[in-house]
Amino acid sequence: MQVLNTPTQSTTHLQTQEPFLIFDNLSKVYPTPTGDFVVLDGIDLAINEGEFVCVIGHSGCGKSTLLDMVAGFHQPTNGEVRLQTLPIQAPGPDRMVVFQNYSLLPWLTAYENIYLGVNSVFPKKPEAAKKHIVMEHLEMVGLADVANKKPSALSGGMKQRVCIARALALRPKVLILDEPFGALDPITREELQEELLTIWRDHQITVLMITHDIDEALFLSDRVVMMTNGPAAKIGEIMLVPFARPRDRARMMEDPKFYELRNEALDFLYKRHAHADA
Ligand SMILES: Nc1ncnc2c1ncn2[C@@H]1O[C@H](COP(=O)(O)OP(=O)(O)OP(=O)(O)O)[C@@H](O)[C@H]1O
Repeated sequence: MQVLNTPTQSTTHLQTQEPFLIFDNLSKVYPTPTGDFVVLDGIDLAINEGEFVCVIGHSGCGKSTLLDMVAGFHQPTNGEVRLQTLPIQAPGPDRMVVFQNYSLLPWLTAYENIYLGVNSVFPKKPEAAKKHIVMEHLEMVGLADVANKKPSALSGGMKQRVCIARALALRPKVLILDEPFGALDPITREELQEELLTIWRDHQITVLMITHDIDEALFLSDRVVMMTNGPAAKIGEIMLVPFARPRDRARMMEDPKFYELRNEALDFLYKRHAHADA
């Protein structure tokens, strides 16, 4: 395992060319009735364009807060997040988020849920072009045949596919996934992991994903960012995931390196940074 983000390394990055997405000395404090609550403290991280990064850490350490600042839902208390050198100050279609709980509008069909975003981001496109974008993305997730169904008629996996299609239809630079497969059964979850990797490869998109599943993080990502416990959580370590792509799950699980990395992550979470409740 390599520990990155030493002052020397981040200084070297900044002196050459600024990486795609930068967390620069980021802190987040929430005011509460009993005083300030420091969630994150001094986060430095540089992410390259096209990288797939997973974030793991115990519940409540601040993973969603961290990604919410990339989405622009919250502003840092100190420091900043920069995308292509520009500070992130608000939500925008260049950073799309997929949540665990599907977040589709229940009174609209799968098609209409995707169309809503496409129409609001590309209002001047001809109608035929907008329809083409929607159908292209429904086809990408294998759901063209249920375009006219409402979320209540779709399985959990199908709903999450629609959410991924909806996010990608806006051609974001960064796809933010907050435990996207957490509510799915293990087989559907593995299917969607495979589909996500194909989409990531085909779209060459930068992905930031929160997961509680170490195996999932190792299968999907280039690097796993491991957070310390809060309050005032930091990045504890960053694990480089060396498996060749395209990844074959069965072959990866036969590799002793997989178990070595898995044990290192478990050791980080359950020994060196054990949660009080764990
Ligand atoms: N608006 C807020 N005001 C005050 N405290 C907040 C607010 N939002 C989040 N918190 C607190 O910040 C901490 C981090 O929350 P966050 O949701 O980022 O953690 P997490 O690591 O994503 O948790 P989980 O894995 O359970 O989703 C928690 O203690 C939470 O209660």
